Amino acid sequence: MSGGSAALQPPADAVKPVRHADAPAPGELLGAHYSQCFGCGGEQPHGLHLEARAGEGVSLTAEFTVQSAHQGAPGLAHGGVLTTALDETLGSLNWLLRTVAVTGRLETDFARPVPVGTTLYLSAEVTAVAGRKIYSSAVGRIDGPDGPVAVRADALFIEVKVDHFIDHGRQEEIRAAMNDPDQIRRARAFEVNP
Ligand SMILES: CCCCCCCC/C=C\CCCCCCCC(=O)SCCNC(=O)CCNC(=O)[C@H](O)C(C)(C)COP(=O)(O)OP(=O)(O)OC[C@H]1O[C@@H](n2cnc3c(N)ncnc32)[C@H](O)[C@@H]1OP(=O)(O)O
Repeated sequence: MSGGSAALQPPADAVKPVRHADAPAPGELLGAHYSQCFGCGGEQPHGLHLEARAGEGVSLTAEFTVQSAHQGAPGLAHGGVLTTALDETLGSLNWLLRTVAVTGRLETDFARPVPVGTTLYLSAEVTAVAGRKIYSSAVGRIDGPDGPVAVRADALFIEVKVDHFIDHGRQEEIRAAMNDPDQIRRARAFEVNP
């Protein structure tokens, strides 16, 4: 934990997260929740192509290699891109809860510069749940999974219904997603008792 703001401290009635019985087994790759996602989509040429793998409990690991398209300063990753990698990693935890949720708040600490070509080794866990509020933390290390911490984040995700996307997303993409059986299957994998 990085000692985030009061909004990221779980309330007194928060409970420990419960891994869903149908969550992917530890070690299993989670795959993309949407093929066009900037964070994880395989068909998104400009994206991060982040790959997350289920861990024990409600935790996971993920890897992302910084490309030249991700620069802020010459030869260094843009901070917003690193925050996106953390957001995607934290969002992937919802596969393990089988809950659909969106980021409400995300706070990032940048501890070390991350050069282009570096693989960021991320790990994340849900720390507490209070009603629709899901509290989680992540760190990103360089020079290997046990290397020094370059970035860390604390987040609050809020559970939503699939209707959140249908109501707010651009019609063109929503229609395409609803006509894609593979996308429907992936959306259901997030939901309890689909
Ligand atoms: C078949 C077709 C469809 C396909 C479906 C595909 C399924 C794919 C599956 C999964 C996709 C996941 C995608 C992951 C991508 C990576 C993660 C992202 O980047 S997500 C994008 C960025 N985030 C947003 O765009 C949220 C924008 N914000 C909102 O929509 C609303 O503000 C929302 C839903 C977050 C909350 O709105 P409210 O009206 O539902 O609920 P209220 O009452 O405001 O909040 C509930 C509780 O949360 C607290 N809360 C809300 N926001 C907070 C904040 N920023 N800080 C602190 N607390 C907050 C509130 O104080 C309240 O707490 P109290 O219950 O009263 O204790």
